Amino acid sequence: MSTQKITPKQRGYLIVNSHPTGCEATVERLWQSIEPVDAGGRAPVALVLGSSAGYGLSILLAGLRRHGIRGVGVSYENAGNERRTATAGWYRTAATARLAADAGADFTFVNADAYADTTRTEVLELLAERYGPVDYLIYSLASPRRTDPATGEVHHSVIKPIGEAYTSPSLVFEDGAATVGTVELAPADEPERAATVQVMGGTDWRLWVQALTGAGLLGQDFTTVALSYVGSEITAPVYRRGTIGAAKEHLEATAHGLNTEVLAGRGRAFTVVAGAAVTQASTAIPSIALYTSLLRNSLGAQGWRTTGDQAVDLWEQLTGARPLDLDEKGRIRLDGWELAQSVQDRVRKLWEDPAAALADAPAGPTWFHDQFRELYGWDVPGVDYQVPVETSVPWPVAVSAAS
Ligand SMILES: NC(=O)c1ccc[n+]([C@@H]2O[C@H](COP(=O)([O-])OP(=O)(O)OC[C@H]3O[C@@H](n4cnc5c(N)ncnc54)[C@H](O)[C@@H]3O)[C@@H](O)[C@H]2O)c1
Repeated sequence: MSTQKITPKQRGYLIVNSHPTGCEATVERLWQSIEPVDAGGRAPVALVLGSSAGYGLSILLAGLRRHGIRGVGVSYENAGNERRTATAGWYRTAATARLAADAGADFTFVNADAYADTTRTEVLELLAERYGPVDYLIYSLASPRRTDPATGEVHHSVIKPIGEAYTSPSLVFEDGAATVGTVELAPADEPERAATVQVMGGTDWRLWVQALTGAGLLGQDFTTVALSYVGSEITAPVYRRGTIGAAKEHLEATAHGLNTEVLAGRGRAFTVVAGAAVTQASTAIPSIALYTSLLRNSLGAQGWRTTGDQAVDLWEQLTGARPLDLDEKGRIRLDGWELAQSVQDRVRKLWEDPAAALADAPAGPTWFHDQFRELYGWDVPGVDYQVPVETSVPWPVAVSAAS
């Protein structure tokens, strides 16, 4: 146990420590931003993979607040020790569990490697014993590596272009000030492309759906979604036409395979194309920070759709409250606000001279930097960082009427 005053330890796009109260405050704010509705009726069972951050966390919170879901959230976080704080996702999960319990929801949080067969077994047993068949499986994992459960091989994803090298302006922060630098990426070789598909493609999603099917744990109207991204032509060389894009193609093809081969009429599988968001996963992608800052400048706070807004939108579509917004490839689209022609035209204009764009309007990069720091619980409005804080926080145990 250690109660202490802590200060951020940041190196570029990496912050190695997290603030428990700050992380809690970000979850609380996200929760408050989601307008509650009285769901009524039976509480659907949801399994959320990647529940401690980004889209997975937002979808979980929106499901709790608006649709009375119960079920299981899985993430892979670190408790910390005498010298290190826990990871931000650990603290966010503790905060999420409190909100779920206060809302009367029976939710269990599992901290384990979602790619491991042992985790699948543990989660399936938990579902069978406590919750029953799953109505919604949300697949929102983002990881730099995956251990193949069949072979034990560790695959490492890379963020690289395919075919030719890519040089792009990028956003550099030095002592909090934003400048424009350059990022040069050599093209991926075939093993790197294949490894990225192994990590971020649909192989593991399929294993989860097969496991639920095999265990007889598909709800009557079973629906599964996996998060995808298309993004702008501006970032396409490093994203959609790069290694990560190859993985997303695989994920999208997996949806088709799940529908035709695994579910075969016993449920629905979709990929969901969400818009740009500042998350731990996205800040690792070169040039995305600059693009997102300019996108923010183009849209302003009013036009920006948060992960919470999009999560609400997704649930409306999944529950049939409004029709599915499917594209020609059968993907659910939540990213119309980002890819609207007028928005992209404005970003492209700014991208022609990004240094001038930042000088003219520093609000975008400042916003990006704040969002980035908040991912780790830093600089969150209303949090007093002078107050010593307990950094050792227990992982939540399920507390509900069912326990
Ligand atoms: N961030 C964006 O701009 C954006 C846009 C559209 C789509 N997406 C997609 O959304 C999905 C989620 O991305 P994000 O940006 O929300 O990521 P994130 O980094 O915010 O969250 C990733 C989550 O995965 C969990 N996780 C990672 N490895 C794990 C493992 N081995 N076992 C269990 N849990 C593990 C983490 O604990 C965390 O909960 C990805 O498919 C991503 O491509 C992201």
